Amino acid sequence: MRAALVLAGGRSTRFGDRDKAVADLAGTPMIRRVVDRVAGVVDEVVINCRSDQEDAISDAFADAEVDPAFAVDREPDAGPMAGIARGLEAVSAEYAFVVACDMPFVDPAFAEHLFERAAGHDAAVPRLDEWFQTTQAVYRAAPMREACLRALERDDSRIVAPLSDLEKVVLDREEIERVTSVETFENLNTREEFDRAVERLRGDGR
Ligand SMILES: Nc1nc2c(ncn2[C@@H]2O[C@H](COP(=O)(O)OP(=O)(O)OP(=O)(O)O)[C@@H](O)[C@H]2O)c(=O)[nH]1
Ligand SMILES: [Mg+2]
Repeated sequence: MRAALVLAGGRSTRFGDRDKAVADLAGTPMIRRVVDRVAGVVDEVVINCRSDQEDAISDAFADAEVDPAFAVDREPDAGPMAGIARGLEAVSAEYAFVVACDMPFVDPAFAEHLFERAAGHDAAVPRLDEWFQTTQAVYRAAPMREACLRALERDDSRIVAPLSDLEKVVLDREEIERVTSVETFENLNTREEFDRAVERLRGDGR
């Protein structure tokens, strides 16, 4: 069993006054595009967000084949790592592919590869250069959740904090580029980045 956990509990402050999760990306709410891309490689989909986002995000899936479960933050604004911990509570699969709602070019073949690489380990985490791509990685749900809770307990909310507790596989740039292109990690933070992505998607008829 495999899950996708989509992180959407952020405030989109660089984006502007709207929630980027449900912003219209070339005809599809961005989070719906992310879920549609990965749905084929997972058995369940969980979305982590704040309670005030749930209605609008649900609406984005009104006519969808997948019916995502919601894991709503008990305490908002505690950071993406706290969001992962919350989301993993609602995951029943052994492994979860964590992905941010603002990565609309996420490659399902790469998610599949991460699941394969994580098998028998606590995590498979890509690292292009010095930074771990923690918000597009596969984690074994139970140890990752426990590692997140331990980090939060010691007031360390950094997204990399749980990684040191995990027996993980790290994918380097060479391996990543064998399987996919770095476009999979592209995340849309500003309105300008978003508008450029819309043009690209329209240009390719995607
Ligand atoms: N649950 C939860 N998720 C968060 C939080 N902050 C960010 N996220 C999520 O983590 C992912 C990466 O965060 P960012 O790219 O910084 O998104 P953001 O925080 O909404 O945007 P900015 O306000 O511009 O930083 C996104 O999918 C966010 O939805 C938070 O405080 N709580
Ligand atoms: Mg942020």
